[in-house]
Order: sequence, then structure tokens, then C-alpha cells
Amino acid sequence: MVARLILQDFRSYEALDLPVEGQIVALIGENGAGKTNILEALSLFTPGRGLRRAELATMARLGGDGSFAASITLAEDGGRLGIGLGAPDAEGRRPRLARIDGAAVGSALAFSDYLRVVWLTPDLDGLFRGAAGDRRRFLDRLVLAVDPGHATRSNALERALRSRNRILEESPGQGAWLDAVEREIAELGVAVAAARAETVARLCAIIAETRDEASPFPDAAIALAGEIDTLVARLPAVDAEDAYRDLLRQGRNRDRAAGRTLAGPQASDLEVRHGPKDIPAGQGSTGEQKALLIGIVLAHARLVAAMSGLPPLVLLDEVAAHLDPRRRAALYEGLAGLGCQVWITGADAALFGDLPAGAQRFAITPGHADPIG
Ligand SMILES: Nc1ncnc2c1ncn2[C@@H]1O[C@H](COP(=O)(O)OP(=O)(O)OP(=O)(O)O)[C@@H](O)[C@H]1O
Repeated sequence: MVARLILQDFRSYEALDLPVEGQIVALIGENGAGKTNILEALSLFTPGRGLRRAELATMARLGGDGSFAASITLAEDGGRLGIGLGAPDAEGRRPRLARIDGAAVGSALAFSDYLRVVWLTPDLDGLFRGAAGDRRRFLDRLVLAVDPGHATRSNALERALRSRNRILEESPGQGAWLDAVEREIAELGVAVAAARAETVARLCAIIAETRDEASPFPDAAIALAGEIDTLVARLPAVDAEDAYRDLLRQGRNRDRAAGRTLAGPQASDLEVRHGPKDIPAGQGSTGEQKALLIGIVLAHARLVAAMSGLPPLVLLDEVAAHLDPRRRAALYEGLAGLGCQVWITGADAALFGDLPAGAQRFAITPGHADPIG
């Protein structure tokens, strides 16, 4: 768990040094006080651009010298480990610096050996009704927390797809090039789809295992919808690759006209249903959708812990305000039994009155975090 967080010139914080003891850490403060900024700093200790998907250039404190640094001390089994990251210039021209116990490492991917981070933010509120691309990104983040190698595979697939689109547009007569890049896409595409399918299957198994009839959090039925997902579900990997390659070859003219590759993991969607009537998640009420998301994220945290042996850091931004008292009580009870450190934010202290014993509360004001009680 995180035992200390230090921020320097990160967003609204000039200098913050936060010693932490609690398994549950509540950050309470007015709108714009800087609660999400703290969660964002923690979310950077995982590959990607953090929970705001922000550019490095926006993270350095306005009015500072353009650099920023964030470091955490992890305390596990009596041992302590310091990991840190930063950007030496706010233009983001130079790469993010990452260090583990003072030694430079190549990227935040190296942090995955020590820490996994999962989160739920208000940005995800419209997930079930929004664009499929957002759901794919959400899904890939679920996979990534379980299997950090997913980032490398997905990036390689994206590059190969871009190459194919370029060849189709600029040199469609280059059949040999197309064949080669399509072979690569087929291999990577099936690997990406298979990793997603595995995570979804494991997640559904955890949801089924931890099913509690009395829980106000609806059990989610999660499925992947896409041509390639059907292939991967039905065929052994080599046959799925052949079938996907056929789809690519047959779709060349269509894809050239569309200006992109239409078949593959980049076209999949995540279907979530809930309740005895299997209602599509997007048709649920606002609170029901939030409850569904919370249920999925908590099940995911359990899955990450089971698969990696690293109980993830769980960041919950503004979740309590959306829930009725019964669901809020169930959430807090669930957090107490999760076995993960949870950082939770909210603007209303009254919503945190019945957090489990041992929870630590901080009052957040611009640039500061002060312990409460
Ligand atoms: N690079 C930056 N430098 C200085 N301040 C920044 C920077 N980026 C954002 N801020 C400030 O940080 C504040 C936002 O903080 P944050 O998003 O953490 O608020 P919050 O407490 O989560 O609020 P809410 O309850 O509204 O979600 C804003 O006042 C914003 O202007």
C-alpha cells in the first residue's frame, strides 16, 4: 500500500508530503480543491497517460518552472520501496522520468512489478451509452491491469493497422506488402482479442463467485461483441488468425474506400447487461449505471489481486454522491473487505461519516491536504 505521497509542482500542488496509514483514504474538499489531482498523480504509476489521459505538458504546476515530480513510498510486508516519476520540462518534449528506489527505469511499465492501479472517475459515467471506442479503452485498461504486456501488443497492432491503411491508400498494388502486414495484423489482432476475452471471462467468473443476492450492486453480464471476438471464441488461435486474414484480404476494397481497417479488435464493443431481465446497461438509471460500474471495478480489483498477487491501488473519484444510502453503505462494506488500499474523493464530508473503522480522512484545500481528526 501507499505509505507516503510526495508531489512537487504537480498541477495545483507546489509541494505536498502526505504520510498515509489507512487502508481507506478519503480526500474531502470543495470543487476544484485538488482531490482529483492527487488521484491523477497516483494513476500515473501505471502505463498510459493517467486517469485524465492528459498530456504531460498540462501536469506541471502553472507558475512553476515547467517540471514536476511525483513519488510514492510503497510499504509491503515490512519492506519499503520508493518509486517516482516526473517530467523535466513542461513541453513534454523529453520523456517522463521513472525511478525505482532511485534507479532510472525505462518507463512506467516497470512499475507494474510493484504496483497496479485501477480507477473509476466521473468521466466513465456515460460509458454504457457512449461511443464504443470509450468502452474499448475501458476494457483495455481492465486487461492492462491484469496483464501489462497488453499495452505492447495493442500499440504494435495500432502501428500495423496504420501501415495497412497507408499502403491501401498510397500503394494498393503492393500485394506482397499487404500480405505481410495483414499477417502481422492477424497475429496481433487475435492476441489482443484473446487477451480481452480471457480478462472478460475471468471477470465474469469473479462476479459470479462473489455474487451476493442481498447486494444492491447489480451483477453485470459482460460480453465482447465483434467479428474477431466471435472468431476467437470459436476457433483455435491459428485458425482464428487465418480467418481474420481472410477477412482482411476480402475487405481491401471496402477498407480503401473507408480509409481504415474495419475488421478487427479496433471495431469490437463491450456489451454489458444486468439484472434478471438482462437489461442493457445503457438503459439503466444513472444510479444503476454507477452501481454497475462500481461492481465491475471492485470485481476487477479482486481479479488483479488474484492474477498478479498485487492488490491494486483503487482510486474512486466522486462515487459516493451518486449512491443512495443503502448502496453507499454496501460500497463501504465492500471496500472494507476488498483487501486493497482505496483512495476515495468527495465534496461532502457527511457522505464519509460511516466509512469503515481505520479509514483516514484528509481535508483538501488548494495546494494542501490536512488530516481530519
Ligand atoms: N497545471 C496546473 N497548475 C495549477 N493548477 C492546476 C493545473 N491543472 C489544474 N489545476 C487546478 O486544479 C484544480 C482542479 O483540481 P481537481 O480537479 O483535483 O479538483 P477536485 O477537488 O477534484 O474538484 P471537483 O470536486 O470539482 O471534481 C483547478 O482549480 C485547476 O485550475
